[in-house]
Amino acid sequence: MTQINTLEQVDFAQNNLEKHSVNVHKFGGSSLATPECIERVISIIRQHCQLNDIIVVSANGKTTDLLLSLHQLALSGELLDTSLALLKEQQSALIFALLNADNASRLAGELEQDINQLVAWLSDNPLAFESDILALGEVWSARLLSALLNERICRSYYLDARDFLVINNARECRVDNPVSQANLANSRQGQKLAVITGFICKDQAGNSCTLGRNGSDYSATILASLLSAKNVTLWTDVDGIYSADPRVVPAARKLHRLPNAVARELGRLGNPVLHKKTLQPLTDDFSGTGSHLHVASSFDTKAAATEIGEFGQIARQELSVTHLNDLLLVSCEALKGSVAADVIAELSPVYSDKKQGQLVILASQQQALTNALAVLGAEVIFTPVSLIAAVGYQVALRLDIYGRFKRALKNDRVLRFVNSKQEHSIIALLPQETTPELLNKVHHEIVKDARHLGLVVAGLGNIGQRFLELLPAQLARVPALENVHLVGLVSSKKALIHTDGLDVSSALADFSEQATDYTNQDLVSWLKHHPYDEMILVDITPSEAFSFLYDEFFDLGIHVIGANKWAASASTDTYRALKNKAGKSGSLWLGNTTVGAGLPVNYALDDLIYSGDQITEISGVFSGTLSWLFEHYDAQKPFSVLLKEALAQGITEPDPREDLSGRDVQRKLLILARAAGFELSLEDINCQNLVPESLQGLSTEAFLQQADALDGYFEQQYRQAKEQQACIRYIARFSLEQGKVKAGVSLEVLARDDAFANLTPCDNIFQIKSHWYRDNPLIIRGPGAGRDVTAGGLHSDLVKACRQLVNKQHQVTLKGIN
Ligand SMILES: NC(=O)C1=CN([C@@H]2O[C@H](COP(=O)(O)OP(=O)(O)OC[C@H]3O[C@@H](n4cnc5c(N)ncnc54)[C@H](OP(=O)(O)O)[C@@H]3O)[C@@H](O)[C@H]2O)C=CC1
Ligand SMILES: N[C@@H](CC=O)C(=O)O
Repeated sequence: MTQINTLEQVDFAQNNLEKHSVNVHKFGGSSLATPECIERVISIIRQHCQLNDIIVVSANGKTTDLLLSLHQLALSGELLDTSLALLKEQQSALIFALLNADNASRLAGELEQDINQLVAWLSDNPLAFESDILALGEVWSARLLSALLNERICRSYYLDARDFLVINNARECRVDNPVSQANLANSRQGQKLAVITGFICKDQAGNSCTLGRNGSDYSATILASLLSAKNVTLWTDVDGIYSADPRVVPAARKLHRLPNAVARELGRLGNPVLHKKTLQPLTDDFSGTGSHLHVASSFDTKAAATEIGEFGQIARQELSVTHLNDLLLVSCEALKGSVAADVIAELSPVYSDKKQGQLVILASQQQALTNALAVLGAEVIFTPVSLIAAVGYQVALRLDIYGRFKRALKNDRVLRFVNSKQEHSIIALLPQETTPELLNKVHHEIVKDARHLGLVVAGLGNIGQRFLELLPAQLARVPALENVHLVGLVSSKKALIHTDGLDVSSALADFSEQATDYTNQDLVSWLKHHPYDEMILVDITPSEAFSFLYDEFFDLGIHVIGANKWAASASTDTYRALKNKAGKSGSLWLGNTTVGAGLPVNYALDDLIYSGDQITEISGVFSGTLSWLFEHYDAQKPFSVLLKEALAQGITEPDPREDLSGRDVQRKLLILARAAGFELSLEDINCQNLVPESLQGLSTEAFLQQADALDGYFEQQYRQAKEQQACIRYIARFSLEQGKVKAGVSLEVLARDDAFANLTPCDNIFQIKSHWYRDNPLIIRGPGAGRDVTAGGLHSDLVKACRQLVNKQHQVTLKGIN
């Protein structure tokens, strides 16, 4: 592993990005605006960077705006003193707030010299030195951050991009890749972290140039392309790309992964975070870097970022809506000819139609176009227009989306509908401004049901396999599961996880061929960065160890559907802590199948409690296995033979002693008592263990081999009961009497006509008494174990969860969009 040469220990345990490859991190102006912001940046670098990474910075806060206004003042011959003083004061404040005394005084000296130089440029020839003047902001920002890294984290140097980055001219900003790459290789210093100025570069004659609006993002992707970086992260003040501008559309949802082509289209059509040029270096046909771009928040590093790159089918389903006002529809006969090609190359219009001699351009490009067409003496008509667009992978080929887009606009005046050449957008040109109301309406129509839910299934045994066998048909027929994607399968030692989704029809076969060894930490760390709106984990393991992971799952906001009874019957403290954590992080925790398999007993109790009823008694037969055994047992066939038949039918626990010991029933009674609002633990429930001591410490295999040791005891119990015209059943009883809880599970002798004695083998019966069901109890009865009913019950929980999650709205927190 690459060793980072640290002055202070970097905490790699928290380091999220892939090691061994270069990563580029770009911090925008608002992320570097104040000492507190810069401290945050330092901690991001500590967690996410390695020595060979590249850090690209914008100017601190609004420094570039201030430099620009100084330049304007100088051009118009106005007084500069106040603005100069403010500029110096802001920079000095950052230097003295962050650096130690020696470094602060060194940087303050350098700042003084720069200000003197700035004054000279402003008074001599501000027009000629515009780019040099604007470049100062990035130089100061890089110099300060590098000095701070030297003090706090590791050896670092700052690099002025004008020392290596060469473009053809300031208008086109096309990078001279071979020259820039060679220059960069010469400028880099080994074993130090580089902080590089964004936004600036030089032309072939060596003059300073700037890369235009949001040029630092472009600098970052240029560097990624020059260095074939694995990832570029734009650390900014928003936590990703949304399906519409969330300041205007509150229902906008974060897009977790975006194909390059779609992201480029978004940048072209007005997305406030992605800019037209940003993706160009990574997506040009010849670039071949395969770098992925991440848009992450420097204010909330825990929020999942948006990742842009090449992905499979699921990411291609993302849809968004974007708009641009202040456009002009240009009509000119001259644009029908070869002139159009030149103009298109120069202005990259939003839309062009050579046949009709029409273009759509930004209003700010009007002068440039007028100049270009003036030489031809042709008449030009400019009509103000706006556009609204649905953007998504090959969306123009999707007739359903086209229909919805048109429907949303049916009451608005539309000049025409057009597709982008690559078919990744459908654009409506409007003769009026796009209003927030319209944007919300179109967004609702296009994006309303597009939340993507990931599904991981842990436990692929008896019940897990049946759950998966039912899954394809469920996904096909249940509307609430429309956007559910199976992304992971996990057994005790192996896992198969595909972020782009597994084929549900061959998932089990694929698992046996492709699954690889994993650790719980691998699973948690994948879940930490999953790209779905919501992630649901279905726990169909019998494992206590696996249930210990719930704590981390809930920390991550993962939803859990459990057939596994361990967590729900854990100690009172653990159970309460898990419930609290799930509640705080908004994680759903459903476990209807932990008691009565698919029978709706947990739901019924929940409903009574939420409706204000009070439960006083719960009793019945809670074990499918014990029900099946005692309903069948007539002392003809040995008890141990019947037990093995129950095991083969998939109704027992993986180790049938869980059933025979009464522990499984004890857990179920505890789960129901908790659902009924009582706080108790397993120790509060008396439990009669039916497994003789001699069989208790054995392995499951050894137990099954020696199971005939059970036979004598059960034959005796059966015959004694029969002599009294009675029968034996394993019964759970919970009651609240004068404020005192009584709870126990044991073998009871029941009259033959007792309600608990006449069940279909394997049936459970739950008798619930409450204030509302006092004299005539509520009875729930039916199969309480088995593959189909348990897998069915898990599917019912899944649908319930999805119905809640599909409409869940995330609170969008934005610091503002720069
Ligand atoms: N049978 C029934 O009618 C009902 C069962 N349940 C519950 O369903 C659960 C599953 O039962 P069943 O299918 O019979 O059990 P099985 O023993 O048939 O299958 C268990 C599965 O869980 C996996 N597993 C075990 N430990 C771990 C672990 N630590 N991490 C990840 N995976 C693990 C196993 O992997 P590997 O193959 O590698 O060992 C196996 O795939 C149990 O909790 C049970 O109580 C609930 C209601 C009814
Ligand atoms: N082994 C259990 C299965 C369901 O929880 C039972 O028999 O009830």
